[in-house]
This record gives sequence, C-alpha cells and structure tokens, in this order.
Amino acid sequence: MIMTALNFACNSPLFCSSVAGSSQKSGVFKITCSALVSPDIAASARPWKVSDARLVLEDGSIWRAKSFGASGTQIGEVVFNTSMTGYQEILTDPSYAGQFVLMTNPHIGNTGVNFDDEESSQCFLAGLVIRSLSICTSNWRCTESLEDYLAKRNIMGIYDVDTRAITRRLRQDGSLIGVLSTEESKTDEELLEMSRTWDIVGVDLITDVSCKTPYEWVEKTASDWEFAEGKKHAQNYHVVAYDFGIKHNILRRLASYGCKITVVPSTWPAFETLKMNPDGILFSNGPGDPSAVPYAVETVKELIGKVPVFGICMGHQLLGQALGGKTFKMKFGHHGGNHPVRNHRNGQVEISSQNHNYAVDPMSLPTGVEVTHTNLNDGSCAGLAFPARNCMSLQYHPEASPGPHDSDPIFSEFVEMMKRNKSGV
Ligand SMILES: NC(=O)CC[C@H](N)C(=O)O
Repeated sequence: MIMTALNFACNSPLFCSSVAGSSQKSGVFKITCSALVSPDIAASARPWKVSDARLVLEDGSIWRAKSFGASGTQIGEVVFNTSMTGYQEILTDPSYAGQFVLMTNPHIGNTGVNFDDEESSQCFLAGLVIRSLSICTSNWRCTESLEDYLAKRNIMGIYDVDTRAITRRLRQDGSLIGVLSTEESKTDEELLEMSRTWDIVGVDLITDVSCKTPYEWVEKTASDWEFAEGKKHAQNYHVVAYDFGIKHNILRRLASYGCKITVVPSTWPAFETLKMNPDGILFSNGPGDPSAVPYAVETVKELIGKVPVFGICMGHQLLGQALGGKTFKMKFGHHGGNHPVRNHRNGQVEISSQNHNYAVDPMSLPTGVEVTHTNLNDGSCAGLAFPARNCMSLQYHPEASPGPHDSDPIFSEFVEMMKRNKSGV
C-alpha cells in the first residue's frame, strides 16, 4: 500500500544501516528503539554466519553467499530491481514466477513484512538475492521478519552478495539463468550444467499462478489509503478481470474507481465472459513469455470490439498480439519504481513502476493502433490504444504499490470508456 512518513523513514538505507551499525557496536539501539524491534530479532548470530550458498550463473560465474529463508536448490532467471522500497510487494507479485529478483537497494528486510502489503497470497518467485539483510526489523506495521516469512513460504534468499557486480553483468550481457544452491553435495559443474539446460522463453507460466475458479473481489481500499478523491465505492461498473497473475492493488484501484469486479481464470472462455454482461474487461499482469500463451491471445481477440478493454503489462502484451503486433524479449527488461514514461496524449512525463522482460514491437502494430506512451529510458513502447475498438493498455503498473502514483488517472480513463460505451456515445 501507500508509504507513510514513518514507513519511508524506516525504509531509508541510510537511516537503517546506521541503526543496524549502532546495535552491533553498542547498546544505543536497544535503548532508543526497543519498542520497535520485533521479538524475533532473528539471527543475532547472523553477522558472523559463514557462506553456505552458491549462485551459479549460466555465464560460468559463481557467487558465494549466505542463505536465509529456505534451503535446497532452485533454478530461475536473474533480474535486477531498482526499487528503493516495496520488497514485500515484489515477493508476492506473481509476475516474478520463475525469476530470482536481485534488489539493487543494498539494505533489505528492515521493515519486516505485514500481511496487508501482499500483492497475492503466495510468493511465486524463484528466490531473492540481496546485498545486506537487515539485522533487525523496525516498523510499526511489521508482523514478521523477512527471514521467517521466506522460510515459511519455502523461498530461498541469499545475502552478502556483490549485487552491484551482478547487476553490471546483467546490464552488459542481458538476463541470465542462475542456479541457487545450499547443497554442498552438488558440484559447481552440475549447477552450471543445470543453468545451461533450462530456459524460461516459450514457457506458459500463467497457468500455475492464475485462480482456478471465478470469484468476486470484495476488499475495499481502507479510507486511510484512499487517494482517488471523492470516490464512494458506488460499484457502477461491472468489470471481468482475467487473472494471469493479478496483483491485488489492481483490483483495489478498480474498486476505488467504482467497479464491481469478477476475477476469472486465464483459460475462462470469452463466451462465458460475455454471458456475464460486463461493462469492461481487464487483462492483468502475469509472468513469462507472452508469445507462449496463444490461447490467451485468442481470448483477447474474441473480446475486443465487444466490450471496452484495459490491459496491464502481460495484458498489454496480449492485447498487442491480438491487434496483430509482435512481442520480443528485451535485453534485461525493466524492473523498478522510477521509470520515466511520456504520455503522448497530454505531453506529461509520468514516473512509473515497471516489471517486464518482454515488450510490444511498435513497428509491428497495424494502422489505427496508437502508441500512447513511451519509456524515456530506452524508447520502448509503454502504452497502446485502439480507440475504434475501445481498447487501451499500459506496459507498466498504474496501480503501483508502493507508488509512484502518477499513472493512477488511467483507471478513471477506463471508467470513462465504459461510461461512454454504456451510454452509447
Ligand atoms: N508484470 C508483468 O505482467 C510481466 C509481463 C511479462 N511476463 C514480462 O516479463 O514482460
């Protein structure tokens, strides 16, 4: 959810590394902050833990590390995320299925975790790679340490890794497959072989993260967190949301703008959706290669032109394909909370939250389809619209939680599109 001043203060690496430092050297921290420290100051022995894990990348590099959370051996694609805050939302974003997320912010774990900030009820990512694991948690909303949270969800984490060096390598060579292991019995060569025989391209990852049966979204945004002024949760519009790995905050933002939402599985037939008589359809974010899920593209094709459509991230990529365009894999993708995007409709630059490895090739789009947004870091396509058929989509996350919230008004544009369509204008 939205950051508070205290949350922000505690998420500041400067603030917390000095706090952690003083706790090690003297009793100062205990005296000033004892009320904020969770009882499970997890591993007080942690600073002296010896390396017990290896991350072996497909380029042959081996990174010695210290483990936390689950142990074992796990394979995935390594991506780096430049967000300063929001590690818990990242951990529970289903779009990270099959990936190790490496946080470039060096100090992680300081605010612990709480159940309100989850973007889904599970962690689907392959594992977490960080530089420094906070020695303690200090946030009023914290209910559990990051370490215990990951252990309970059977997710591997490693720390004391040179995350800056790995990030530079990923930027130079592109995303790499990696194998993370705490098992000493496995040789470096075996782990390297595993990394070189596994691939994430062409794999359908949405089936495993999607819901299995339709359900109504009932959670409202608590007034403390609401920032869509004057919205009364009137439920004026019925939206069917395709769950390709949907993040809860997309549903919360839609609800804030007056939508009643029915969430349906990724394989839900288009004719069943039309029987529900929706005012609009949302195609959600989701993990993996958008060209590996042709059945979902077919569903989008069958629905566009019949009901107003809004796509987010994977939903945008599926819409791009359904309109006749092509998607491609980017070198290392976009993962972070500070991507500048130009909104060509109003000329404004929005700071946005992004998480994707694939993109729509704008040159492949047919006449009539507009590129409405462009990522200013690399010029890639960040948004589409096909006004003649009431479709629009964004490659990034207008629901960003934690912020930025510059792109939130797109939800009201979707509502306006449904309103116009309903009144036959
Ligand atoms: N967040 C998302 O929906 C990710 C989209 C897609 N899986 C990609 O990596 O490009």
